[in-house]
Amino acid sequence: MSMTDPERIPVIIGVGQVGDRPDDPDRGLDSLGLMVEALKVAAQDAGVPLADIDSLAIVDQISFHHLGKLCEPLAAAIGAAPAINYQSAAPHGDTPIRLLNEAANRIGAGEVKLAAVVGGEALRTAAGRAAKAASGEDKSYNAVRKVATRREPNYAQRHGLSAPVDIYPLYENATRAAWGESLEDAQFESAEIWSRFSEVAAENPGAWIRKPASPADILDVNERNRPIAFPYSKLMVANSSVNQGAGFLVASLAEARRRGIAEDRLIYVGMGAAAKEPASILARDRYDHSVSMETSIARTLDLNGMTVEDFDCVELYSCFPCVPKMARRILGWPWDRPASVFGGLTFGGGPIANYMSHAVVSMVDKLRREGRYGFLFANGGFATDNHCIVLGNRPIAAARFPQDFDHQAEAEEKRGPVPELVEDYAGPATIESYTVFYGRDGAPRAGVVVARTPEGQRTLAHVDVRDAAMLAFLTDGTHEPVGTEGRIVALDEGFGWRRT
Ligand SMILES: CC(=O)SCCNC(=O)CCNC(=O)[C@H](O)C(C)(C)COP(=O)(O)OP(=O)(O)OC[C@H]1O[C@@H](n2cnc3c(N)ncnc32)[C@H](O)[C@@H]1OP(=O)(O)O
Repeated sequence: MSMTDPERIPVIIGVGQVGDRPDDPDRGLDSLGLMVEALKVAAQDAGVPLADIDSLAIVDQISFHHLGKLCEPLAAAIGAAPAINYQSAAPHGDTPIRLLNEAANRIGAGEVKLAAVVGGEALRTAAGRAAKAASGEDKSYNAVRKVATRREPNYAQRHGLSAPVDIYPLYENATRAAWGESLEDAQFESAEIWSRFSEVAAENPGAWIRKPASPADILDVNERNRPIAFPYSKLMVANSSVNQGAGFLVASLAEARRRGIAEDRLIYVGMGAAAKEPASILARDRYDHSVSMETSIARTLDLNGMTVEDFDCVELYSCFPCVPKMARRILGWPWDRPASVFGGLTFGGGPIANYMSHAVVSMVDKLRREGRYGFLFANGGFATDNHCIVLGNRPIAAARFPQDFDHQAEAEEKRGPVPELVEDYAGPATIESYTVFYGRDGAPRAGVVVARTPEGQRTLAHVDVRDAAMLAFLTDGTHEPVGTEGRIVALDEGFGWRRT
């Protein structure tokens, strides 16, 4: 099989994204409705009927979880009967890129000619309906936290580490210390990157918040930018109050030509590479670096025969600042160039697992207008899943499909030793990372320290929020808490952290 056989070369031919802002949540679209609308826009963009798709891949969603598997209802709603029709097993942030890579593989194998990938989340509508059902007083409904706490709490969850907003700060605080930065410098970098996201979003009709925010707006903690988990405030975290859907159509180059799609609207798919961290955050080797992120990014560059210089634009996943900050260092992308084509998860929007579909849509739009190649880095779970891929508005010479995108073995080779976990430890310990959680009123409600014993084992300890001196030590930036020593003491309510 020749790799120049146009029957086997995958190209994106159509993209669509939609947002829904109903006055009354009862009149809003659900996740399925958003997917239908996004696919209709993509089909119109490509000029092909949806009835013709022979593959449909759906990003799992959480906001209307009770709808279950959407394969049949979605196919029926768009009038298609694709031979391949599946939904991802879980709603992880890397899913759209995985589904794109799988579509490219099927086209490369000659199994399909026209594939659709789509996702949608009506988080805002779901929360609005829940609040209405609870007489409008209850603003606490949070689908993200609900999913994270469905089961009996485990050791990490008993220490407050449940939802992504609780956990990613462990990476932020650990990377700051590892990179030898002050709190002020680390926050400044986050704010600069986020401010650029807001500017990209302001220009992007598909983005949710289209008002630019300055670095100062992002850094200033106030009523509208309440603290969430140290050192992140609301304007530094994924926005889960959105209703958005996005999808795209991938075809073989030959099929695109048969359908008369203009060459300058075709976006070529390059090679992708995936690797992941252990699912349990406490079973990771470290929080200041991710070998799976490194593997996914480095392997994608290698496989495409490209360096950072080849990219005119990038999408570095941005649920929380630590993620694009780690990724840009691996890739070599400067902090003062936009790290997103969509607008980031705060301003562009953050529909759980489908963010990267919006990034694909926005990158296709951009590459149709300008530049040559774009690099997409997707992150999922709790900095768990990584999947990168390249897109280009011209053929990508090194691209070969089908390809095995799983590079887990390489990540495992690079992984350092994983510390043993001890659950009931009292005695001297050193801070490996930490965070402080805040309530809706902006007051701290709990804190957690991930600590290492003198033998190198890992353990957790609670921080007493009544201990003002300890809270100041963890949050005022005058000393770096990571790496400092303390003592864990057994208390009635669990194991607590004490400064020595
Ligand atoms: C791999 C991954 O992607 S992991 C990431 C998964 N996603 C997440 O974890 C989502 C994290 N974010 C959240 O849980 C929520 O956005 C929170 C808790 C931070 C804030 O949500 P709420 O409690 O609803 O916000 P709050 O009540 O303080 O304010 C509501 C207002 O702020 C807006 N808003 C909510 N979150 C954000 C945000 N992160 N950024 C900007 N605006 C926001 C809402 O749209 C609403 O504005 P409106 O009144 O104009 O409609």
